[in-house]
Amino acid sequence: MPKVYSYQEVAEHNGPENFWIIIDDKVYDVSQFKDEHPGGDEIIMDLGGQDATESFVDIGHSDEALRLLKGLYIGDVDKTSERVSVEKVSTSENQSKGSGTLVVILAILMLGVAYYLLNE
Ligand code: HEM
Repeated sequence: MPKVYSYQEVAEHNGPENFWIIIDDKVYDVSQFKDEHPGGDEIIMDLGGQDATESFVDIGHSDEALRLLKGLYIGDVDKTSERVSVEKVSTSENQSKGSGTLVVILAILMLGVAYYLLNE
């Protein structure tokens, strides 16, 4: 009997040490494999804890990829469990860093304009 995991359990395996992904309702542990993935580790890490079926199929992975996948299989997903969304911590951190820089640039520009106007 394969082990059955809820979407919640899979979502909890979203790094930094553990990465599981779902493809066709099957759960795969890609923690080690991500470093060897020919398409790069980031693409897999972004999908950590989530259903990656669409992305996996869209790329048109070869039979060799399907063979590799078999070795990473750890169980099935409980399709009756509630689907949960995975927080993308790294992405939101980057976004806030980006907007912080923007605020500083805008503040400097506004000071420049104010200085120019005062000296008119
Ligand atoms: C555990 C699951 C996965 C396995 C075993 C796997 C395996 C492979 C393998 C063997 C290749 C080389 C080309 C081929 O044989 O098809 C490849 C390429 C690639 N994979 Fe994956 N892959 C997995 C998941 C994913 C996911 C979720 C994505 C997300 C979009 C992805 C994106 C890519 C891309 C973009 C390439 C192309 C790299 C290139 O041609 O430069 N893969 N993958």
